[in-house]
Amino acid sequence: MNDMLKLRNEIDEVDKKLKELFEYRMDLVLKIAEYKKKNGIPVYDPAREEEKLSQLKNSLADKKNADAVVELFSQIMAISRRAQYAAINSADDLGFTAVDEFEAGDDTVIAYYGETGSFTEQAMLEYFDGKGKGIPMGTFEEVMEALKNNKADYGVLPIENSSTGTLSDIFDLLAEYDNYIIGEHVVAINHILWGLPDAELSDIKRVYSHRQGLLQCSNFLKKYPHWELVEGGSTAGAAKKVSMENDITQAAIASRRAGETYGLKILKPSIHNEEHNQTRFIIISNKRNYIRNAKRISICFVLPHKSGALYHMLSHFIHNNINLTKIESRPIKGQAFRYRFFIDFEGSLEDLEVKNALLSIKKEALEMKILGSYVPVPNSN
Ligand SMILES: O=C(O)C(=O)C[C@]1(C(=O)O)C=C[C@@H](O)C=C1
Repeated sequence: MNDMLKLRNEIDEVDKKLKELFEYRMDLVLKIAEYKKKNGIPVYDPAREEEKLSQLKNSLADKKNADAVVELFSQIMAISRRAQYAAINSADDLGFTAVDEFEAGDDTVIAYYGETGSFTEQAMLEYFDGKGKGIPMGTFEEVMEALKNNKADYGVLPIENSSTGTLSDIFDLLAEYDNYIIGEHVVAINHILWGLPDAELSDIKRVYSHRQGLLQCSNFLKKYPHWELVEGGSTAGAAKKVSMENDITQAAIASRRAGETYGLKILKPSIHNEEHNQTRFIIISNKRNYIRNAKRISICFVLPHKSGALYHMLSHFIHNNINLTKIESRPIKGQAFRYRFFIDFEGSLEDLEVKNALLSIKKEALEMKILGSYVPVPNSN
C-alpha cells in the first residue's frame, strides 16, 4: 500500500467517526428543539453560539486552525438551527401571509407617482393589465401616505434605472413606512424631447423634466449648453407644463404617451444615453402578504457599530446557501456615517434556509425589516 492510500484510509476512519458524532449531535439538537417548542424558547441563541465558538477556538492545541474551526462550527450550528426550525415548524413567525394571487378589479384603487402619461402610470397599466382606478400622486411620499391612510389598495413607484442606478429616496421611504413590496415590473424607457406644435429645436431655451429624465439624457443635453435645465415633478408633469404655458421656447423630456396626451410635437426622438434604457418599478401594499412561492425577498437592517458586523451578518446567507442579488446602503438620517443596508436575495419566505437566515439576522441586527417577497422580473437584477 502506498503512503497516500494509507493516509486516505486513516481519513476514512476519521470521517466515519465524525459522521457518527455528527448524527449523535443532530439527535441532541432535535431533543433541544422539542424542549424549546414546549417552553416557547426561540431557536436561535446567539450568546450560546458565541460562547461555544470562543471556547472551541481558545482550547485549540494549534491556533493556526482557529479560523477554520470557527467556520466549521458556525456552519454546523446553522445546520442545527435549520433542523430545529423544521422540527418546530413555524413557531417563530416572520409575520407574512402567503396568498395565491393579488386581486385587482375595476374598484381597486392604485396610487402611482406622476401624472397621466408618466412612465409609472405605464408600469401600473401593464402590471395590472389595465384593471383598477389609477390616482396620480405628486410625490413618492404621497404614494406611501395613500397606502398608510387606506386611500389606495396598491401603490406603484420607480426604484431603479439601468443607466442612473437606484432611486435612493424610495429606499428611505420603504424603511420608514409600513408598506411592503408585492411585485415588480420593468418598463423600457424611451425619452423624447417635446415642444409646442409650432416649435423648432432652434427655438428652445428651457427644458423641463424629472431629475431622472435629465440624468438619463445628459449626453444629448451637453450638446446644448445654453439651455436652462429645470428639474421637478414627473416627466409627464413637465409635458403638461409645456403644453399649458404655451411658450415656444420651452420643451419637455417625457414619454411618447405623455407628449401625445398633452398635444406636443416631437423635436428629437430617443435622446436617452443608453440604448436599452429600462426602469424597474415596485408594486406596494400596506398588507404583509406575498404570492406563495415568490422567489425574491427584499430586506433592510441596521447593524451594531462594531468591526466585523457586516461580515457576520452576511455569513447567515452563506451558511444557508442563499444567493444575494443586490446590496445597497443608505445613510441613516440624523446619525452621521451610520448606514442601513438593503439586500435582495433569491428564495421564498417558506424556505427553511430563508427562515433560518432571517430570524438569525433579526436577532443580531439593531433593527431588521422584511420589505416584501415577490415574483422577480427575469434578469431584472
Ligand atoms: O444550545 C442550543 O440552544 C441549541 O439549540 C444547539 C445549538 C447548537 O447547534 O449548538 C443550535 C442553535 C442555537 O442557536 C445554539 C446552539
